[in-house]
Amino acid sequence: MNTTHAVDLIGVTKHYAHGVTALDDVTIGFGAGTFTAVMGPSGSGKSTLLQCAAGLDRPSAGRVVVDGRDLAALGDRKLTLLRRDRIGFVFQSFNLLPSLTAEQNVGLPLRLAGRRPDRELVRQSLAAVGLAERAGHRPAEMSGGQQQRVSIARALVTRPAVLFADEPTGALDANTSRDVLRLLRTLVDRQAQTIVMVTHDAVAASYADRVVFLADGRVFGELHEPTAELVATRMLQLEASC
Ligand SMILES: Nc1ncnc2c1ncn2[C@@H]1O[C@H](COP(=O)(O)OP(=O)(O)OP(=O)(O)O)[C@@H](O)[C@H]1O
Repeated sequence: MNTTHAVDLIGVTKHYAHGVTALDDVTIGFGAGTFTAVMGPSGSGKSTLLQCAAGLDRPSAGRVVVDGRDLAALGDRKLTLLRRDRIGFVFQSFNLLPSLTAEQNVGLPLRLAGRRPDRELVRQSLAAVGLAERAGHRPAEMSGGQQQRVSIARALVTRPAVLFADEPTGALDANTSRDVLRLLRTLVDRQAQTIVMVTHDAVAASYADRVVFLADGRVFGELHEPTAELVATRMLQLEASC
């Protein structure tokens, strides 16, 4: 475990029913203030890694440490609180509540925590994703990219130690994806946000500082300062060897 890591997985194994081993003794750390992409063939364990790292699923063996806290040592209630306050998650689907405005959607995690949403904090979160002018708009009045940016603002409103993103650009066209990826990059560069993103897209991965490759539930190397070409080549090699 490294104290400059926002997240550490130590010997994490995850078995599912019917003899499936989704993660097989994975040890990996995610440095604070860095942007990591996780790639690998379909079924290699990427989403499982994210779910275990975010405390949404418990590993069968091994340890997960987030923001200095060992998740295994936390009971369900404390784990829920840690997830709510220190961990952000965005998915391919934006999961916004259609009847609420952008501002109300972003304030939701604070409301769920029993706090009155601090308007200034909510506005800062919307401004950080470039949507200060859209605070009063409902999801149906926004593009897919804007909706994803609202969901990122919502994930960041509690100032989490780490933002996990599972295919955040999977439902977006190439131009809109680029805007969202640039936003993620900016959050790392300007606010030292830690981001861990699962993606199938070599271009998306090239926005990260580092790409970690998974195959059959194991780590199969990594790339630093990746280019889309290098990532695509490594993925082809990985798929050919599987
Ligand atoms: N809830 C579950 N129950 C049983 N098996 C599961 C469950 N979730 C995932 N698996 C299996 O675990 C393995 C890893 O799945 P996971 O979704 O983590 O892979 P992935 O790399 O994210 O795949 P994809 O790129 O297709 O989304 C797969 O064999 C999958 O079928």
